[in-house]
Amino acid sequence: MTRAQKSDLSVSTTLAEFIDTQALPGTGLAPDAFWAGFSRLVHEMAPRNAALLEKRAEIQGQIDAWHRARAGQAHDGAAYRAFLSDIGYLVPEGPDFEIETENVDPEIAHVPGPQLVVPITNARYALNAANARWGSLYDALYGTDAMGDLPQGKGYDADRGARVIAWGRKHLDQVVPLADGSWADVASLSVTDGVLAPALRDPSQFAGYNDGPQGLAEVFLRINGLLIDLVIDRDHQIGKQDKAGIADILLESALSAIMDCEDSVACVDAEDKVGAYANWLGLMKGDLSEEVAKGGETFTRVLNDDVVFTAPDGEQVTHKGRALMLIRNVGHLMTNPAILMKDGGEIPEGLMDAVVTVLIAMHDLSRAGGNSTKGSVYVVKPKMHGPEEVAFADEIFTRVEGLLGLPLNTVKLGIMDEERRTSANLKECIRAAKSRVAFINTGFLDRTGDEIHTSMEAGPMLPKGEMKSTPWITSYEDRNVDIGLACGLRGRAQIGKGMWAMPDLMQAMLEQKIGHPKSGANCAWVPSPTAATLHATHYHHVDVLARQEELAAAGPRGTLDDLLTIPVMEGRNLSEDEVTAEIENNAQGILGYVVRWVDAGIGCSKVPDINDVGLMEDRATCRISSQALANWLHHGLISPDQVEAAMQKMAAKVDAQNAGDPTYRAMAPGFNSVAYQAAKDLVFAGRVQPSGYTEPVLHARRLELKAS
Ligand SMILES: CC(=O)SCCNC(=O)CCNC(=O)[C@H](O)C(C)(C)COP(=O)(O)OP(=O)(O)OC[C@H]1O[C@@H](n2cnc3c(N)ncnc32)[C@H](O)[C@@H]1OP(=O)(O)O
Ligand SMILES: O=CC(=O)O
Ligand SMILES: [Mg+2]
Repeated sequence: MTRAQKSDLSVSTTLAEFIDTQALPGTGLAPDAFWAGFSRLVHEMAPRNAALLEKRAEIQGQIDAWHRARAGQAHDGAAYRAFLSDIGYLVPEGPDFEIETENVDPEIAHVPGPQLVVPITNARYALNAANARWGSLYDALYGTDAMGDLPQGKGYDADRGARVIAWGRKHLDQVVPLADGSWADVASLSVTDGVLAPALRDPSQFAGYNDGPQGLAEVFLRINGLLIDLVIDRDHQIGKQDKAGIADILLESALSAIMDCEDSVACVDAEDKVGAYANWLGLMKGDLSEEVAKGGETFTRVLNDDVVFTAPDGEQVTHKGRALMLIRNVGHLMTNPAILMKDGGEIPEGLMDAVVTVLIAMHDLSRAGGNSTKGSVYVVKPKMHGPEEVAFADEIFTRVEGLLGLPLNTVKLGIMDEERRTSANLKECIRAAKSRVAFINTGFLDRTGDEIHTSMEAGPMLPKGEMKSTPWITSYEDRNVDIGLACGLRGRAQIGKGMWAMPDLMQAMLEQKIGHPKSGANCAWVPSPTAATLHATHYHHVDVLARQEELAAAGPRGTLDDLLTIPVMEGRNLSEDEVTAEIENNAQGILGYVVRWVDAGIGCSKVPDINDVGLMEDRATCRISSQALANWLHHGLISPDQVEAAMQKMAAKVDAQNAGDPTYRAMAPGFNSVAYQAAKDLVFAGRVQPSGYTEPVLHARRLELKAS
């Protein structure tokens, strides 16, 4: 890799050129001053970053020792909690307060809805995610198992189409009912003097319309702040068979989308980071495009325009055509060789992401319309451990704003509640960023990974599937909402819930994920645009802001003591079959994910589990699986030979699953590929990985493969 000296930073020429020729021009920043300021920021903040990581390790060492010293004794919850306070794992809780975040876009503050996550390195998917603000309900129902079964064969199945239409009409009856009768019986729609016929039970739900060459072309309805667009086209294949000429029902779907630089990508060096940053730049400038080959055709995918319609009062309304985009930076742990510091050490990657992604977002701030109408940049910060680390992130962004000449608190912060020390001290974490916090969020897979790792020495943990019904997780979910509401997030910030990790099981998602808005969450993560459209229907049914009011009035639920219970297997005996299934399932998930990460640089994959259900696997799910196996190995519940045998068996299975990919490198029968070694490292050295993270192993092995 060639490098350029930029102030006291030695920067890969790929990255330096990207910043000098693409990111900086148009921001008004002078390159020399930018690099000098960047260098100062990095050299001042990097040692503090390192100190925070040392503190993590020190605390973990103390917790490990505490459990080891009490091996075989009954757990004493009170003594444990006192110990956690003594070592600074638990910090004292201060007085009540409310957050002071200002200039927050409505998608965050006022309109509950789905939140899509997408690997930023995949331009095709990233464009799709931004455009997933609007999605076809008909397509989502027709093309998935949402109605109970999958479409059969090629070509349009009119019976299935009729079921889709009936589903759509029933939904309209439920969420935007007519004054009289059913949507199923509507024969025509019209707007006269700003009044919709047929009349709605609540006329204020009529948001507007558009006329086309053949008369009324679109009717916009609004429920709980979300728009529904009835597309009328009597020439369309569907519209011409529909009594009312309705060709589709478009739903406002992904209100926000997280462009992910973290756990769904594989970015290990300057080349990868520039790929990610370049896509973010295209999104922020609004000019990202990608050639897409699909169904035998090629087309250029670009960002959608705003949606324009006429309100009942005759005014023109311009409404967003794209999801509000947030950018997930990496956490405080990793470093990256893209930039070397004065002492030759790699830059903390989180500092680089903070500077470069906010620099790039300046292109959005400087143009009319665009992503944020409030002049804000939304950064999602993952994997922080406790208030001190949140305060550090807050300070990083204050420094970044200073460097870039942005008003203080331009950058809004999403605090991911996905490490145990953050859940346990959530109120103080929020206080530490009270003027920029724009979301707190639970349901995280990483959180289970940290649960296992933190209490690694306490004993063998429950199988993965049983974690969902443990007291700590219930408390984690409830406390997060309650603390968020008590800290005044309602109407100012998101209180979010986690990912639906089974992208093909849409009927199950429709049944279950309504639990998220019911729990008071004003957003929840979905893996795909289709899932966003289906999940949007839940926000039609549930008035989240009213639900938040009810929950706030009802007072706090989960306790800190519950949160701190440790999910060890006490009194739970597993059969040999259960143990084998658990090992094989974890091994398959790890191998299926890791082989694509290391060999192909793909950070998020759909990997079939042992029941052939495609699971979304990313670094967080991999952290759980590897920590689960590391924990059972450590406590002798399973043997290294047993794990190795299961991994070999599953490697062959994963090879077979990838047989259709001509670029795929098989792991069996040699079991000596870099990818296979990476999977083994994650399990056999899982216990000693910092916080049980997968990044150090994955990065090292991917760099090894790239170098070869
Ligand atoms: C624990 C955590 O950190 S969760 C956060 C990280 N997870 C994520 O970001 C999940 C992102 N999701 C994904 O990457 C994908 O949905 C996967 C890997 C799970 C499944 O991908 P695939 O098997 O390719 O999906 P599938 O074949 O069903 O659909 C592909 C189509 O859906 C689109 N799509 C799928 N997921 C997304 C997404 N997240 N955003 C935008 N578009 C998407 C693709 O663009 C593609 O459409 P196109 O052909 O028109 O371009
Ligand atoms: O970041 C998301 C998670 O589930 O972990
Ligand atoms: Mg995570």
